[in-house]
Amino acid sequence: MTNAVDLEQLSCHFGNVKALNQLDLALPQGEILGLLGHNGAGKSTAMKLILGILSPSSGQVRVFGEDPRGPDSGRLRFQLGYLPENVSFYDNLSGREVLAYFARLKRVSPGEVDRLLTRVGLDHAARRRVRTYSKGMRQRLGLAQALLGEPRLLLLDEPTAGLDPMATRDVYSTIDELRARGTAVIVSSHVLPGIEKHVDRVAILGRGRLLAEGTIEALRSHAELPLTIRIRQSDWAQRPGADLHPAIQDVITETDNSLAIRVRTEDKLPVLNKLLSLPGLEDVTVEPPTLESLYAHFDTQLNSEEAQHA
Ligand SMILES: Nc1ncnc2c1ncn2[C@@H]1O[C@H](COP(=O)(O)OP(=O)(O)OP(=O)(O)O)[C@@H](O)[C@H]1O
Repeated sequence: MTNAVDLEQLSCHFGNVKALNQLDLALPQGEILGLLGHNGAGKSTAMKLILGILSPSSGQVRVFGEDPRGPDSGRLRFQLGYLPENVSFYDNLSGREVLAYFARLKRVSPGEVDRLLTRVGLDHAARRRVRTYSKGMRQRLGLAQALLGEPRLLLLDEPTAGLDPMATRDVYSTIDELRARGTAVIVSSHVLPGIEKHVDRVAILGRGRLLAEGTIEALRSHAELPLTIRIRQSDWAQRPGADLHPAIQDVITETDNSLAIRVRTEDKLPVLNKLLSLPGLEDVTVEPPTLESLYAHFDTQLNSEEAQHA
């Protein structure tokens, strides 16, 4: 089956700024990809190249096997949905009017407008002017606009930026529904927590370059980052130190009665066994390396590679 997206050696430069630098990336149909990276890493530029809004400086973009700026791009465009980073609408129109307007542009049946407003939880405010909408309501309207016409590929640029936890959860549950329907999705974020359960793979960008790509599990094991065991103990008569077990890499005091201990994943069980015998133990939690620590790891790796080549 043709991939939803194929990027080959894709570069996009704005004057001296290399917004994207020789990016290779493939997205099979029906897969959810998290596009992660710091501000200015090149996430929005990659999306605009996929949409055909920008033209590459070099390299190739294929969307369902076609050039998004080629002669058939008009037809291709109807299969794509896009939620831009800073969504803005005609403030004097109601949410329903805005969506009906986009439905006409996308040649989507007007019947879909009300269905989508309900789906994103905006039916109660459908007749209110967009000017009165909160940030979360605007984002929901943006999502409804992106979902018009049941796109085969959806590009969501920072869809949870500025949203409260409930609204964020709703965005991710929409992504879960899309996955169940076989829609390919690229969702960008620089806010890493929360995204991991909802994506099949992540691609980490840094200064326009692909730092790492794969399942979060694969990236974790490649980076060989330690996991953190947190313990709370009422009785510090035997306060554990690094000498408790040879596999302990680090012990950090967090509060008067809690410690964070770092160990390699494969040393987890022997260290846990040792910890469980401590007197006064009240609680133990085990936390795998976070996406933030992965990001920092691959970014540092790129920095040191660049320093070597400088
Ligand atoms: N039209 C443009 N003209 C000049 N420079 C641009 C343009 N668009 C993007 N850039 C630059 O390209 C780089 C990548 O920007 P891009 O918006 O793709 O990053 P991003 O990862 O989406 O960042 P953010 O998380 O802040 O949205 C940045 O240095 C940005 O300033």
